Amino acid sequence: VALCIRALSSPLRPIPGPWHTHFVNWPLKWYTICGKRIYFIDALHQKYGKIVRIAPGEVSVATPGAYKQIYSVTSKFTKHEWYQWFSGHDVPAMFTMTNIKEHAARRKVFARAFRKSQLRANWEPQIQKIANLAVLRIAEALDESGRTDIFEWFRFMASDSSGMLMFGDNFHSLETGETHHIIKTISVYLIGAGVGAELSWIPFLAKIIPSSRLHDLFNGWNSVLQYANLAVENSRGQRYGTGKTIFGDIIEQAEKSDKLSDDEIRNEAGNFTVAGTDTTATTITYSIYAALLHPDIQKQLEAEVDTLPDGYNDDDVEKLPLLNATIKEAGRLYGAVQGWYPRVVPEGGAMIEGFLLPQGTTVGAQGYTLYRDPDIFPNPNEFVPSRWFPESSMSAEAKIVYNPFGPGSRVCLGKHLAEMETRLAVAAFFRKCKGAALAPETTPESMEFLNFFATFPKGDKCIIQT
Ligand code: HEM
Repeated sequence: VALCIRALSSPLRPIPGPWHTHFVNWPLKWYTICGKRIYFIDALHQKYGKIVRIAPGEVSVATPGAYKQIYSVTSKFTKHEWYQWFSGHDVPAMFTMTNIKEHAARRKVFARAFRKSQLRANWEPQIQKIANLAVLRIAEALDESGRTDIFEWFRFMASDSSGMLMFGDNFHSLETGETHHIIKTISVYLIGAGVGAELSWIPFLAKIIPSSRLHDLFNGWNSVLQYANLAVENSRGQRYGTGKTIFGDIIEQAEKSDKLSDDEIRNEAGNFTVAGTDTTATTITYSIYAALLHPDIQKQLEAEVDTLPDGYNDDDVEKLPLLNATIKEAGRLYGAVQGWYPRVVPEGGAMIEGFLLPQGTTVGAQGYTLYRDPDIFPNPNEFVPSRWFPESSMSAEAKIVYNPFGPGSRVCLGKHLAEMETRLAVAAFFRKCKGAALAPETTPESMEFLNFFATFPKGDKCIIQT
């Protein structure tokens, strides 16, 4: 009875959606836990239109106008508490902060070190070395056995570079061919965090049931923090002779404004590793996968990267039109984060697409649906890098919604880092692995997405062959 009264009196009742969304959020949670959330929400949009109720208090929108309203730099819509449930710990971090002022202050401390110019000045040679090593290992594996899994190599690459930047300790996975234990811990922990964010009683149960597996799933963050002591030591210069970290640059900035505690450095180092490792590997992998699906584009890319001068750098690569357009187009069709970024309607409510959403409603727009809207991207299911050439005028709507690194004031802090890694890795690949092809088992089905906030290939690999 209570459910019916709540359903009938809800101000969200007029919003189109399936009957169950008036009553329960289980279907949404089920698809979320199964890694199919983007598909579930997309199917609802195809059936019910551009604004759809996906659960009793949650609404998804799919128009550029609504997108702008929710996510613009000046928007008052705040990040949803989900980010804190997901992180599962109390130390505030930039990714999880919901308070606009608190976030702006933290962002200011970090912004400088992650600018493109700073990254180029301080880190470019090391990053390029790691990218080249990844491609060398791929080429060696192709020579030796005629086939290899590029997703695994690019995971090693992205984790080696996270290790170097965040902890001052290159994980050397590209050399050993082994996943570093902290990356393994993070992978397990992320599964638990995703489940825990949806079903908060499961981590609670895990606390009272003695099982080391459950412990790793739901308390793995403590091991990450322990390891992250290294980030603090290296950043504060206590281990001379070992690595500098990106936090060294940041602390200098922080001393002038809002000081960073050791806890905060530990936490951010862990968070940046979570945010930047698999996402970067996925982005590089799909960029190459998409090109290999189109041998004509592959050939043109191979010719284009041959025009790079000896000893080329990131700036040279950034000037290659097709390579950069290919990465952008792969970001549209296969981006590493295609789900929505949940936000909360601010005080006073908001009128969205003709419906009044009361304050506190959870709302968002997902890239997966917007990027496949033929009114925004003509022939949306076709892989057409040339749509990104400067001369082909992209519509204003497309410019609003295309944000593979997130929107507005919450745009990815690591965007320039990830872009640099992607450019350098993709360029090196097409220079060194000419004529590579997808292996027969690498199919559109095996490369379908599993979506747990970030997206990954369902088959967890991308095998290529000579
Ligand atoms: C290709 C790789 C990457 C992709 C696709 C990606 C994507 C995103 C997206 C979509 C968001 C916005 C999430 C939201 O608003 O809910 C975000 C935020 C963030 N990302 Fe990334 N990211 C990548 C790499 C990295 C790297 C390498 C780092 C390392 C520092 C990083 C750190 C962060 C942080 C700290 C935030 C939160 C920013 C804030 O709230 O101010 N990301 N990322």
